[in-house]
Amino acid sequence: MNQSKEQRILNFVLQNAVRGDPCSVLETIDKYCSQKEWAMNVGDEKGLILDKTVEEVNPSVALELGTYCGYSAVRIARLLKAGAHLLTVEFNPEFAAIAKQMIEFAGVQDKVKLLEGPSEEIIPQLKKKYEVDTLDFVFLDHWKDKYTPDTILLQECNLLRKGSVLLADNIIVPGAPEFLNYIRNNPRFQCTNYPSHLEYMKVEDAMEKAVFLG
Ligand SMILES: COCc1ccccc1-c1cc(O)c2[nH]cnc(=O)c2c1
Ligand SMILES: [Mg+2]
Repeated sequence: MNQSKEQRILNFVLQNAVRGDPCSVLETIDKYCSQKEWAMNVGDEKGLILDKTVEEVNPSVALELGTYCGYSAVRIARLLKAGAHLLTVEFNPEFAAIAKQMIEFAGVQDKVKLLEGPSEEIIPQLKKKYEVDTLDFVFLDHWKDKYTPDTILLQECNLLRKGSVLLADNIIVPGAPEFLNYIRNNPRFQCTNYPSHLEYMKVEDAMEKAVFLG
């Protein structure tokens, strides 16, 4: 059975990156996906926006929706302080299996909990099953038409507190117009747009930051 692109990316990391070195894993994925096969990692340009936001928030508890191969989970986890952790949600079992190995190879597994399943099922379980009080940071990078319902669900489950920061990928490509309309017209969020480019391409994209005002 021939390999998936995601398996090829993982194999390239296992053979070329330095075990236990998150930066080496990120560089190696970016090298493969810019030179050999494009893949939907947040990438190194938008990754810098993600880094700056994570450093600014310095979250104790972070949530990622859309793990894929684990690139942004490694990117976020490498910046977390001692005792802080990232919960990352992936509904595709093949992607989750790749991400698990990627996260372990990078050596950040103690900071990351990978939850497999649909976000709409997992979000309501975060408080009781995963012992979350509130979320300091949320990275939205899954299906664009789930950004709005999941943001509403986070509020309904009382998972956001005054100052919680949401950061959404792919605001232009593939685009999340309905989410933009929702979040920018919602008085409970303060929004900031960060123009950038689609990972590994000269195509325009953007990220949107939304601070929950409580
Ligand atoms: C499967 O489409 C791949 C694709 C094709 C063309 C343009 C953009 C994208 C794209 C880029 C991303 O960063 C993404 N991030 C998260 N979930 C996505 O579905 C996603 C899609
Ligand atoms: Mg994305």
